[in-house]
Amino acid sequence: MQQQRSVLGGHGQPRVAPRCPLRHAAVQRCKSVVRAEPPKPSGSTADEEKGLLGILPLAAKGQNLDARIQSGEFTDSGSTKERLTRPLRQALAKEPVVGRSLAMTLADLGRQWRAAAAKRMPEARGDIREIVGQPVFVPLYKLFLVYGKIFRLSFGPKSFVIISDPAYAKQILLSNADKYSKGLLSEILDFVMGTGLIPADGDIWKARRRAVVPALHRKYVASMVRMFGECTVHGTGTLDRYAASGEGLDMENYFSRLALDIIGKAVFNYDFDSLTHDDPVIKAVYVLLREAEHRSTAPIAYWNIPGVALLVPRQRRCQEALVVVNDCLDGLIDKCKQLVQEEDIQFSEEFLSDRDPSILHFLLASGDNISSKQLRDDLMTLLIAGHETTAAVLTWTMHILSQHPEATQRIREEVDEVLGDRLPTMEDFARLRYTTRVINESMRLYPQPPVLIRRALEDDTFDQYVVPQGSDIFISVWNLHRSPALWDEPEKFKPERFGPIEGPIPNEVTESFSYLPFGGGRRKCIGDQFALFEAVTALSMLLRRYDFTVDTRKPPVGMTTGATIHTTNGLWMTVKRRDMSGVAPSHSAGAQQAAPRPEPALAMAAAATAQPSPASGAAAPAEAASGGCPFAAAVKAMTGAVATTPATPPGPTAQGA
Ligand code: HEM
Repeated sequence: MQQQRSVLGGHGQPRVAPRCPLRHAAVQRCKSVVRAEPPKPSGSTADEEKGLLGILPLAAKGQNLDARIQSGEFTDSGSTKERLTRPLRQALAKEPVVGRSLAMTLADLGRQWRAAAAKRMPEARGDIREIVGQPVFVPLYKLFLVYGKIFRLSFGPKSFVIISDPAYAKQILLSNADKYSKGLLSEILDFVMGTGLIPADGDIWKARRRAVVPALHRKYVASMVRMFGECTVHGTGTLDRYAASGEGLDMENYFSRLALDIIGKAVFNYDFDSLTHDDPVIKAVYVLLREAEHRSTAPIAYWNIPGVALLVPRQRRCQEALVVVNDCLDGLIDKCKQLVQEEDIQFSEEFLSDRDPSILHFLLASGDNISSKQLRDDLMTLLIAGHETTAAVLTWTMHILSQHPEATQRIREEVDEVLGDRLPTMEDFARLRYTTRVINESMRLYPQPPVLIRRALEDDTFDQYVVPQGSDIFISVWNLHRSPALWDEPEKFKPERFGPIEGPIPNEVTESFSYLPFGGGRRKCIGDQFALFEAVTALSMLLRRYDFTVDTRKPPVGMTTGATIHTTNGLWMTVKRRDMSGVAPSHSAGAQQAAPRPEPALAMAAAATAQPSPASGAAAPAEAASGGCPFAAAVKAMTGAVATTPATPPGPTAQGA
């Protein structure tokens, strides 16, 4: 028990480049700026509202952004020269002949100054400490409501262009994608992803995308869907224990572990089994995830200073974690290479092995001739890209649903009808439409990641504004998804906003780049289908079986920034077995079971024992058939640290350090 505890615009709206009505506010004085408060998210808790909208506690300087916005400091003042000379011009105009002609010259100059000022991008200047300590997308949203769709944010010599417009986003991601690189992101992620797909640019990116995308073919995704269901069932053992004890559990931590188990199997056929235990590899993975987030929000790249890796404890831990994870990956790569040599299988387009259906196996079997370092970079990238994002989507969906019992009820009706108690298959997703819409809408309200990062490789023009080569750009997906100009009641949870439920699944194309849950253009997420199916599977199966209620003994939910949006203190919920007495036995229950699957009740009973079930791989021999990491196995053998390790929760709320 002890161990378990610790383990854990609407349609009809203008869609293309509408003029933001609030842009007008930028030329108003402070009164109108005060009115430009961001809308409140419906049903948000008092604390969350404070984090989102209220007076945000600002670091060190004791100033706050709201007060500065209200003072009119960020108000677009047009041409300063024109404003300063206006009284002189007015005085001269009263004088006969000479005075009047000078006034006319000044008026001409004023027109030129105004025209020049109109081409200058609006600029917000400040102290970086004013946005540190709060989710970065929150101040960006406030500034967007004042400045509109494009503005420059400057901190001393550093400056960023903030984009919050669908047409501009499309230009960067799609039409002019050649003119942009990942910039800062590559620098931040280099230590862990190297030249993996997310940070890579240019020829390396092209080659790796060409190699990796085919691995996520239809047959692969279909086989993964079954695994999603099995992992979800495996996790129900933990939920049952919490249901029995009445204790609250942190669902953010739970989803993080579920997603880690899933992505480990999907990418390199490795069973982390993090839902029931911690081990050195799992801990090391979390150290790296937290470090990547730390680097993406730290104001100075201090880790690049020579010697820091040895002196700063967190950097030392990061280096040690890298060794652990790299050794593990090298072991898995070697093992898979051996498998490829042994097997006598003809590689084909939809290559899928029963023994090891992982992406790693596909890449090796395809004869992709790459270095071990590149392969490791690819695997790490997929592990990170596919883990935190899905976990965050599930966490925030659950948070939203805790405030919308009517939506939970509708999901249950759909799941009872379509699935009953069985695991989903690919075909079911076409019928789990409402559940999918709930996830779509949750990704609008809480996009993961909330900001996309690019660097301009050459000058580019957005209407009258030139963004010079070398500019660092943030496309604020949060702003796009919550823009009052693009969405009807953007702060409200309305899964029906995407049109008839029989219609297409909303994406960047159907929503004209107002909606970018998976990015867009050539660097669009390669795991979008995988992730949607994973989220729908987990959500539908868990809601069918359990009642989740907010644990009021814990602090209310707040937001904090990482690569994705985390909660500040977890998403604490109590869980109860759902009362099924009023639910008609589903006609589809038990249908379409191609092969025997783990019976949920049995799987739960198995997992309910304090030790992990052999099926999980954790208590199985060191190198479990499911792909145990040889390095982890060695550590386990040396330390005996398997299920008995007291699990320090390395979950998303443990922010490292
Ligand atoms: C709900 C879950 C997920 C969300 C919200 C998500 C979101 C995104 C977004 C927004 C991007 C574009 C980033 C940019 O343009 O800068 C992206 C890229 C990427 N995603 Fe996902 N993702 C998810 C799941 C996954 C999964 C499961 C995988 C792998 C199995 C994956 C692999 C990738 C990769 C490799 C890229 C980089 C593609 C490239 O640059 O060519 N993602 N993801």
